Amino acid sequence: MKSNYKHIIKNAYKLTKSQKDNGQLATYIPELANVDPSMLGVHMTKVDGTNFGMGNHLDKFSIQSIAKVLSLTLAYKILGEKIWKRIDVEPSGTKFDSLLLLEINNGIPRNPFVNSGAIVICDILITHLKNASKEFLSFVRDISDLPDLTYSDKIADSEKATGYRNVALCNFIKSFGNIDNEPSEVLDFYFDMCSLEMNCEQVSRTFTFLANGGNKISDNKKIISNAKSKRINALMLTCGFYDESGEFAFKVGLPGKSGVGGGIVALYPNNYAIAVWSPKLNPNGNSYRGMKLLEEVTTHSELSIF
Ligand SMILES: NC(=O)CC[C@H](N)C(=O)O
Repeated sequence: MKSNYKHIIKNAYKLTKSQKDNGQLATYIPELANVDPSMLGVHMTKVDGTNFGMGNHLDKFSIQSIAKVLSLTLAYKILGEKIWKRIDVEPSGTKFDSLLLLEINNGIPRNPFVNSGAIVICDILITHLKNASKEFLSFVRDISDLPDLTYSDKIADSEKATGYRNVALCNFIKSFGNIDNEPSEVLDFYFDMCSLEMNCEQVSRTFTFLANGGNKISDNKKIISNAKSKRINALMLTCGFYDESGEFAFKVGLPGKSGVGGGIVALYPNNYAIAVWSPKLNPNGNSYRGMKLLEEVTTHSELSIF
């Protein structure tokens, strides 16, 4: 790294904090509208375990779609390459909850990170596990070294009460035969998955396995093969930010994933994972200040995958 990473994070945080936040809170999930919009946190964890954070990096937030990377990891581990018969690996160029391309593509979602793709992943997990909700939670508890992690009923119930688009997506995909289980069961699990809460320190540590060839850094346990880890990284780079994936690659230059809770995780293979949180979103549903902060970090560290 060009200069000390703590110094780079400190400067990126200070600069971002001093600038105007032009984002908007996600209000379509009522519970997310209750979050303090001034929050800003960042935490980097390197694969050697050293780490550093600033601001509200120890305050928990709803990780939302960031969890889609973890559900994909579990489903990919179970099903292997057969998984790509049910979900494509192409950027969508549309919003995260769009129904548009499903009609043209006969119910095959463009990628596992748009809502439609993540809903199909939930269906796959329900089919292959005895209790998908419980087993996914233990999987995440293991990767994150957070044995007490639980779903947030408050957030899951709030999203369930207003999740009309996701209900539409699941039913629409089922009409093409690409959902095997009952839509209500699939959606319950999907809303649970999106309701996980972590802070920036925990998110950055959790995602180091993808910067470490699929191995957990605390005990070197293999979570997923190196080849699969590489492909998940490729999907994060090309599809992790919906209609703004190109922009994120252009400005930040790292694989990453955002969530409507205002969190973003990004990683630099063989080096570090970094998580940022700032709740107000840009029109593409990605954290306004989170994107800016990460751009600062990669610009000043002069490290990106390109
Ligand atoms: N981009 C997101 O974080 C979207 C996740 C949210 N739970 C939804 O389904 O709408």
